[in-house]
Amino acid sequence: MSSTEQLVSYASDAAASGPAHVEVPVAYDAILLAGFGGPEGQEDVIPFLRNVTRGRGIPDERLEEVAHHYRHFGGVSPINAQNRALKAALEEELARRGLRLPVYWGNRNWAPYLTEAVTEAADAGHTTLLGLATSAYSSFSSCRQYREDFARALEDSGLADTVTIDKVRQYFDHPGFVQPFIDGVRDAVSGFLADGVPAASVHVLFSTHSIPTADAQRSGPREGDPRHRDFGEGGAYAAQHLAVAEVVMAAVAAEIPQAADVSWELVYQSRSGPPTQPWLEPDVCDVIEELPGRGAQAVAIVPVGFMSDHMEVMWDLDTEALEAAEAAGLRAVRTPTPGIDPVFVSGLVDLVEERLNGTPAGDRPHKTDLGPWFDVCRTACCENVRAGFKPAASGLKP
Ligand SMILES: CC1=C(CCC(=O)O)c2cc3nc(cc4[nH]c(cc5[nH]c(cc1n2)c(C)c5CCC(=O)O)c(CCC(=O)O)c4C)C(CCC(=O)O)=C3C
Ligand SMILES: [Fe+2]
Repeated sequence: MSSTEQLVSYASDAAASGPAHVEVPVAYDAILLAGFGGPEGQEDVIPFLRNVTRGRGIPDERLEEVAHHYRHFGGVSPINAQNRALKAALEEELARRGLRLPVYWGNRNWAPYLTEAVTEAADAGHTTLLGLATSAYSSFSSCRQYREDFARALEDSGLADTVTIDKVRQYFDHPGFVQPFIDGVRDAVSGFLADGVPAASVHVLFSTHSIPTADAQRSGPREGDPRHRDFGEGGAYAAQHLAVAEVVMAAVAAEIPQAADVSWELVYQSRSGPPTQPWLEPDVCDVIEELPGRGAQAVAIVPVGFMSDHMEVMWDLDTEALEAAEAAGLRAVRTPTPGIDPVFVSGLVDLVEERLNGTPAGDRPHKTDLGPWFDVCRTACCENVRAGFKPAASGLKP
């Protein structure tokens, strides 16, 4: 099939069905930990940014601005070190459970690349890989782009006919992912209350990466797919974040009764793209500026869209948002990301085990009624509105 034909059939086969959850055991022989990647020195910064934005129409001004964030920290993003630590923690937890699956780590945008990781796995004799992306929600950038890069890595390494890559379900509402956020919000709120701030003057901002509004509306199963739902204006992407935030706030109120009076909202950060293109709003810093006028004295900033304290957290939240809070005269705390919290690591290994065992969907842990999300992405799931469909692994084939 030519690639044009393939694209046409990806795009047109909207109503395809097939199992959403794989409820039979599969003998995966290795795990593919898929990261975003980040620069590890000043000379890496520009080539890394070119990789990330390849063909995405990000203005040069924005690239220079983002380069400055990296330059400020010596050109080093902490993200690779964090993924090395996550790999080690996963290996330890797998060994503890007696699961003999090696973990190969590769990135989408910087070395070690996914192509190297799949080549290494194949050279060691592994052919049935289970992907674990460091990204919990549904959208082109947070799901499908990883799957397209899996397909590209197999193609580029000449392994497309011998190696398969499946991917664990999006785990935004898995208890192992949600619990570290509950712990962080509980600690922040109880700290503010202990300092004498009234609960009604505490505000919680759940922050995630902004994406183009058009991509958000196409996140999750596309319209026409039997599993599509009306997810609201921000699509499945925003709906998943809102549902997680509700779970977090309810869990905190169950532990600290006054927390029922704490207000909260979902905000966005790290917008790029031309100003003419609509992206999800409001921006975290714009909301922080408004908070004193709404009677807030303290703000907890929760990086609910992220896995670890990488640049989007270190710069956009710990630098810019905390400065905005200080300028607004607010007490402010940025709560932790899951990182290598043992509860999170254990949850990731639970996600691996449910695929090894073929656990029935009804027995899979999920904290929101959107889940448990699909193992097998639907045809044309998480469309990239600008660039259309490229072949992607871990989904329904046309
Ligand atoms: C949804 C989402 C996540 C969360 C899911 C996930 O984690 O995957 C995420 C994570 C990250 N984004 C990161 C870095 C960047 N993202 C960029 C650009 C973009 N991100 C987007 C979305 C997301 N991004 C989008 C729609 C763009 C526009 C261009 C495009 O569509 O590709 C750019 C280009 C410059 C700029 O415009 O900012 C950079 C440098 C880093 C690494 C940080 C480090 O190095 O420590 C991480 C973890
Ligand atoms: Fe990004």
